[in-house]
Amino acid sequence: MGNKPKSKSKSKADRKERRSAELDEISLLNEWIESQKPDSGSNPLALKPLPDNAPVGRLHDGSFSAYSAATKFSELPLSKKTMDALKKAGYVKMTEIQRASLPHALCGRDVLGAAKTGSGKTLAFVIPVVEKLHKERWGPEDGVGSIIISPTRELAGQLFDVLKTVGKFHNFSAGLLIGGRKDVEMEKERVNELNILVCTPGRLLQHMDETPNFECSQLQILVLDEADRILDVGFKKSLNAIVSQLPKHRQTMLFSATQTKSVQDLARLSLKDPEYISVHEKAESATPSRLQQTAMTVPLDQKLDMLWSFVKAHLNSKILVFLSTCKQVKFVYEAFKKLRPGIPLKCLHGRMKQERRINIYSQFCEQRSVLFCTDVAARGLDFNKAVDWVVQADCPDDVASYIHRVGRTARYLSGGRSVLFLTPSEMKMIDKLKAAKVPIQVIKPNMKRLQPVSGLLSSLLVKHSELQELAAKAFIRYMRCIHIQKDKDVFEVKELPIDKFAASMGLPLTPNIRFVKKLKGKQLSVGESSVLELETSGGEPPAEIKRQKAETNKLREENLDLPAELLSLNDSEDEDVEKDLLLSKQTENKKKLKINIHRPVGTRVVFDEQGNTLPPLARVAGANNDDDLSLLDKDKRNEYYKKMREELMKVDKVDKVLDRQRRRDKRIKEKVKRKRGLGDEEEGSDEDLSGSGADEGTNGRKPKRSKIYFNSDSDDDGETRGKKESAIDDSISLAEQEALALKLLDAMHQ
Ligand SMILES: Nc1ncnc2c1ncn2[C@@H]1O[C@H](COP(=O)(O)OP(=O)(O)OP(=O)(O)O)[C@@H](O)[C@H]1O
Repeated sequence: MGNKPKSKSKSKADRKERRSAELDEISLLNEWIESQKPDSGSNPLALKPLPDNAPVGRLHDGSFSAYSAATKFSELPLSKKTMDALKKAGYVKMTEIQRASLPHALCGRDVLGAAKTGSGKTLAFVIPVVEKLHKERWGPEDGVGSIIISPTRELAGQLFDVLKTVGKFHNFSAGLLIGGRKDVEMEKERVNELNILVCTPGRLLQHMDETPNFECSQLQILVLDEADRILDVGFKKSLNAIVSQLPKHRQTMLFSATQTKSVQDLARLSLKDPEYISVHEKAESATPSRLQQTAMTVPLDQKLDMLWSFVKAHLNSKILVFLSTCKQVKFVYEAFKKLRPGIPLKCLHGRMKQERRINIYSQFCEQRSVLFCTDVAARGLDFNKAVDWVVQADCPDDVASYIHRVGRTARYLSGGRSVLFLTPSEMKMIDKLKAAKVPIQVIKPNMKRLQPVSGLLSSLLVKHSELQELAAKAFIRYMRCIHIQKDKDVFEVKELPIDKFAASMGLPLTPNIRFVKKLKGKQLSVGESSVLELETSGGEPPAEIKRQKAETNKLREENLDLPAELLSLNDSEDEDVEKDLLLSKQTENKKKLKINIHRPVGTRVVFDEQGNTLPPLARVAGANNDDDLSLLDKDKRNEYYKKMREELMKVDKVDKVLDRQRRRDKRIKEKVKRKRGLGDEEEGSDEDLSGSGADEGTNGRKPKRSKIYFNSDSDDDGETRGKKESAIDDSISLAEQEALALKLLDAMHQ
């Protein structure tokens, strides 16, 4: 007790000493920064790097070292707290974008930074944010000093983590403000105490509109990560509303791998003589050099076969698969999960609850698995353990989108591979990519190794009625997505094999879609006039609204936090799909002979009353109900599926016996091989593949090696050849599965 006053005064003295040391440090840093400022417009990368062990900071003669030529963080005028945090996190040498932009940013200049994906842009803006507030001695009572805006919630979360790392020894308060969180009321109470906000535009605007006394008038730094995305049309209104509430006198930094140079955009942000820092502008490629990029032509109706084959061939990889809509992600994920490829599957899209999204994101960071996603995962995300493959199963909207998607692999110093599936009509994308310095190699897939999955999907859709609806919605959304794409050189609904595509998804009939019907009509009467014109003349919303709506749809797919007025534009999206589903029930009266060549091998071709060939399930539906459309009438459809399920159960019993026999034979074969000492390279039993969550290495055996069918796949080395051959067993089992599915279908037709 007696010591208490003493220790109190000691700690007070300590604090005073610390404060004075901090003030000394700040004044030294300011002096250093001011005296060695790089010239405006200069490129620090052009300077000769400081020699190793050169003195740093104040030199003997009272001058300061030239931090513009720094190559290590320790050579920069940074506070000890920041330096310690960087050291603790293992950051020593700077990347090019950090070397080029930090000297300008640290002396308070506006910066437009562009550098390839995975090149370390985050530290290039987080360090100046922390340093600026530190030098201003920002405290809780000063309110919001910095705002970092990200287009997606996941990316905002990741930026927040980097901020926590760099600010570890500082005393600022920081908050992550993103949509989808329930604790908005709690946020409202505390937001005014936060010094640094990491947020998505929608949530920030919500606080600006709804939170009493929300104040940004003292803002020192504004950062837009993925700036081109935030500045584009989808965010235009919200960003304008945000910027109008911020003080003009501030430092602004914009970063992206695909930077905007639009004067208009920059004017909106009131940038002052910004430093345009584009470290890779003269590089041979716009993408990381360690990234191997391939593309292949895949007819739309074989896309799922190809994707399935790819997944089956890379069971030991971490794969990110991009699809263009939430509905497709849901469908492909649910369907493939039921088919049990032998690797954990996950999905991520904007319609998922926030907690689930966070869980999936962190699981994918840790685990070898396949993540099916929309462009919600295209930008900025740095998945902890390297992603081996980025598969773009659907063509990206544009070159920028391509660059961001493939940028999820080959980050920092690691390598990675990507493959882009293009339908024959989308092949013009290759020229656009090449023109933008994307070194992509077009390869031919080995079609012999293609594992068809459409037959299996047909039978899945019979067994699981919810999948039928999902497939139909996915189909409709995909068509709409292509329809509203801006780039008509690449995306053209008219060029797509619509019926075959529907059949490839296992759909018994092609759902009718209003605009496709119109397009068909137009093809007959109007010729090649613009799609939007046609839509407008058909009494639909004018082109500008459609474009906005399209952009909003896209953002919703990415689950960006949109303000209410934008969301209202899009509220009808599900309704539209429902309407299209309803329309599917209406008969097309045109008596045109259409041969549906996409049918499982070995099934008879049967025509409906309009002369269309029908996939087997539709035919069964017709046979059962004397009406092709009965399949799309809800009650009749349920009744039909009930009947089919009963049929399936009967056939299943027979199949199970056959399957058990086959597995037993296989086990015996393996046992014999092992006994002969040849068993080492054998793949696991079918049980190893028995679930989408199946783990590798069970039974203490080596994990099953992937089967390679892509020419470019350098997994295909000598070492794996023996293992590849062992994977033939697997294709046999798939062929058998396919045969079983066909048998089922046949049984139903009888
Ligand atoms: N100086 C550095 N030393 C070591 N690792 C670094 C350094 N800078 C960044 N990294 C690491 O590099 C990876 C990519 O960094 P970051 O996410 O900032 O890239 P990016 O340029 O923002 O990519 P994208 O354009 O995709 O958003 C991260 O894992 C990060 O920790």
